[in-house]
Amino acid sequence: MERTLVLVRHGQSEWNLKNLFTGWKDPDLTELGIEEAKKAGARLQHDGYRFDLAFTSELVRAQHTLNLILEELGQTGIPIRYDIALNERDYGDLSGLNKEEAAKNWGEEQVHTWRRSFAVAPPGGESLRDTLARTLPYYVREILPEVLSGKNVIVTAHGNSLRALIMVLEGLSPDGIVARELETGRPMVYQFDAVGRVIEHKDLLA
Ligand SMILES: O=C(O)[C@@H](CO)OP(=O)(O)O
Repeated sequence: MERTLVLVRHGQSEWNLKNLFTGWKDPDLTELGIEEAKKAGARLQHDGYRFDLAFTSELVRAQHTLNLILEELGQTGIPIRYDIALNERDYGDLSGLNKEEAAKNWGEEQVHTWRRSFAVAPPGGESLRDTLARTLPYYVREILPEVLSGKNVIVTAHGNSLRALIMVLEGLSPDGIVARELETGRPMVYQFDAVGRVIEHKDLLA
C-alpha cells in the first residue's frame, strides 16, 4: 500500500472529560485518552499499516497520541513534523468555559453554530473556515507532496483542524460538514491516486 494518509483525532483530553472548550489550550490525555490512542495504534498494527512520516500539531494531546500510536506500531523512529497549522481551531473567548454553561448563557443554537458551522466564528476565535485557511495550505505544501511521492503518512491532530481538512478530502459542503463529528482515537484512512485525488476512504473501528 502506498499513498495512504491516516488522520487521527487525539484521544480524550482532560478538558474533553471536563466538557470545557479547549482550542489552543494545552491539556494532556486522560487515562481513557491514553487507552484510545493505544487502541488506535494496535488496530493500525493489526491491519498492517506502516508509516514513513508523521505530522502533528504543537499541542501535547495530539503529540502524545502520536507517540502512543507509534509505540504500538514499533515505529517511534520515523520523522515527525510539528506545526501550529495543525492546531485545534482557536476558540477565542470561549476557551476554558464549560460547554453546557455556555449553552445556558448564549442559547443552545448559538453555541451549536459556533461549534459546528463553517463560517461563524466564536467571539475572538476562529471559524472552521478560518481554520481551513491555515490547515489547507499546510496540507497542500507539506503533507500532500509526501503522499504523492508514494509515502504513507499519519497525522494526529484535532476535531476541528481535521474536520476542516476532511471537507476538502471528502468534498463536503459548508452544510455537509455541520453534522460531521470525529470520534477521539478513531483512525480515518484515505487512499490517493497519482495526482492527489482521494480514491477510497474508510474509518477504522477501534
Ligand atoms: O473544545 C474544543 O477545542 C473542541 C474539541 O474538543 O470542541 P468542539 O466539541 O466544539 O469541537
